[in-house]
Order: sequence, then C-alpha cells, then structure tokens
Amino acid sequence: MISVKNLTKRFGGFTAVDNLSFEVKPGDIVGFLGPNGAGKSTTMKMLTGFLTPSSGEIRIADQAMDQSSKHIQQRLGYLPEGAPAYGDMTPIQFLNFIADIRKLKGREKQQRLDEVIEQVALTEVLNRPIENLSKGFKRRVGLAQAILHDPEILVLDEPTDGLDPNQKHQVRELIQNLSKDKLVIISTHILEEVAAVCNRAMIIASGRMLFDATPEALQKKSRYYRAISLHFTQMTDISGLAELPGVADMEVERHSGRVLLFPEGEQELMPGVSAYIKNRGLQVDSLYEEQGRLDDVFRQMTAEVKV
Ligand SMILES: Nc1ncnc2c1ncn2[C@@H]1O[C@H](COP(=O)(O)OP(=O)(O)OP(=O)(O)O)[C@@H](O)[C@H]1O
Repeated sequence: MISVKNLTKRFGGFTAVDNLSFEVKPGDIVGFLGPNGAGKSTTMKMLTGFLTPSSGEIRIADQAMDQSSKHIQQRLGYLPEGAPAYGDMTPIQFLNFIADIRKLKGREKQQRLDEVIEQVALTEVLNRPIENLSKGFKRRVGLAQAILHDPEILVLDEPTDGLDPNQKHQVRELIQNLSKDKLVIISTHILEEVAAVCNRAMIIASGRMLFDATPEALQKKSRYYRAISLHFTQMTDISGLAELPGVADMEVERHSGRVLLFPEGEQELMPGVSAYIKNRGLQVDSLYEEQGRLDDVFRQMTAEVKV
C-alpha cells in the first residue's frame, strides 16, 4: 500500500508538485496522466526515494520513505524516464549487475534473468553495447531491470515511449499479466493505454490532482459519452434529427461528414434515432453509440488549469 499525504516539491520558487494526496493499494494499476511538465516524473522520483520532497509524507507498506528508503527500494522496481543505463555494458552484463545489486543468487538469479529476457524480448541484442541499441530496445532493458527482482511495487515512467506498435502491445500485455496483488503506477501520454491496461486513472496538471477514479468514469465525463455517431450513404436532410426527443445538440464533423447527436443528460438516443432512420428509409453506412473520448476529456480538464 502506498499512502501519500500533502506531497509537495519546489525547485527554487517554482512548485512542480503541489499538495498531492492519494493512496494506492495492491491490485491497482494506476495510469498517471498529465500534460508535459505536469509533475509526473517528479512525483515518481519522490515515490521511489530518488528525490526528497519539500514537504508532505510518503509511506509504503507502513514504512516512511524519509526513514526507510533503502528497505522500501528493495520492494519496488522503477523505470525512470529516458533510458539510463551503463551504455558501454551489454544488456546481459547490465542485467547481471542489477541482479547482483538485488542480491539474486545461483539458480534463482539465472531463472529470473531467463524469464525477464524472454518477457521483454531482449534475446537478439543481449551481447551488443546498450549505447548502440535503438530507443525501443533501451527502453526494454530499462523495463527488464525494473522487474528483475519481481517487486511488489512497480513505478514505470512512460514504459512504452519509443516502442513500435507491436512492442507497445507486448509491454501492455506484460503489465496486465503481472500478478494481481502487485501495485503498478505508469505514467503515459497515451490515453488508450490507460483504458487498455489500467483500472485507475489519475490526472495531474501544474502539480495538482484533477481526477482520480476509474478510466470508465473518466470516459463518462466526455461530452461524446453516449453520443450517437452516424454516417449517411448519400446526402440527406438531417434537420429532423436535431428535433428528436432527448437530443441536446447536433454536430457534423466537417472532414468526415459524420453526424453526432449529443444526449441531454443520461438519455438514450439510439431507439429514437434508429426509428427515425427506418421510418424514412434512410441509408446509413455506420451507426453507433460513442463510448466517450478520453483525449477530449483530458484536453478539457487540463486546459482549465492555469500554469
Ligand atoms: N531538477 C529540477 N530543477 C528545476 N525544475 C525542475 C526539475 N525537475 C523538474 N523540474 C520542473 O518541474 C516541472 C515538472 O516536471 P516533470 O518532469 O515532473 O513533469 P512531467 O509531468 O513528468 O512532464 P513530461 O510529461 O514532459 O515528462 C517542469 O516544469 C520541470 O521543468
């Protein structure tokens, strides 16, 4: 369990993290979201004991970070932003080195190395200097070192940054397949990643917490949530759609010609829209209810925050 109270970090006169309080429990996979400079990396550095807070308290598994950082660090894995590693080492040398620091020995050490190398698909580059690897492979070396000792707590700063779509998918699967009693915090700029992997979304901007709930609850805040999206096969008079009961607003997307009908409150529009189309014999090539657009909510929430 992580418990954070009134966490603040100032750099000179600038407040990067501003009075954050939250708790994270085993089983939580938290997507930590925020625009550039929101304070995500700074928060993660404090959570992992690499940066001292200006004020506030961090407790992990009932130990205070300012008193027991070494103990806490044994229980967590951390992938920092960028890909810091010893560039002139090869991945296998680097991972052996990390395994020794993590006090893994003998059969267990070899077993963990084999497992992790397979999990993050590093076999083909094991003997090349890390500095010569592509960004994606460097990122995977970073991930491997974070999970090597099978920690209960994982803090991953943009784990899929620089990966190609297949690798992104693999890393998401890896995170999803971690045992259910782990506690994971992932920062990302990819909103779909949060919907795909996380069961909790936190949004910060200017160091302050704006939202902390499930990704579904975040989606529900979108103005597109339960909006009806339809596209007509031919030019059609659509003025009647805006008059249907429960329709608060209608928009036509200029580039696609797609019609969007926004509901008043929680009203369900699909039955009325379907009946309207059927009764008039109109031809549509697509008709569906939107789930809500995360990028839209994110923009709306973070745009309101003054930097
Ligand atoms: N050591 C430092 N000294 C001064 N300012 C810093 C330092 N580290 C971070 N900052 C500032 O604190 C703010 C938060 O930075 P941080 O890296 O935590 O943001 P972030 O949310 O991780 O951004 P990004 O998504 O771009 O990685 C930024 O304005 C940054 O310039």
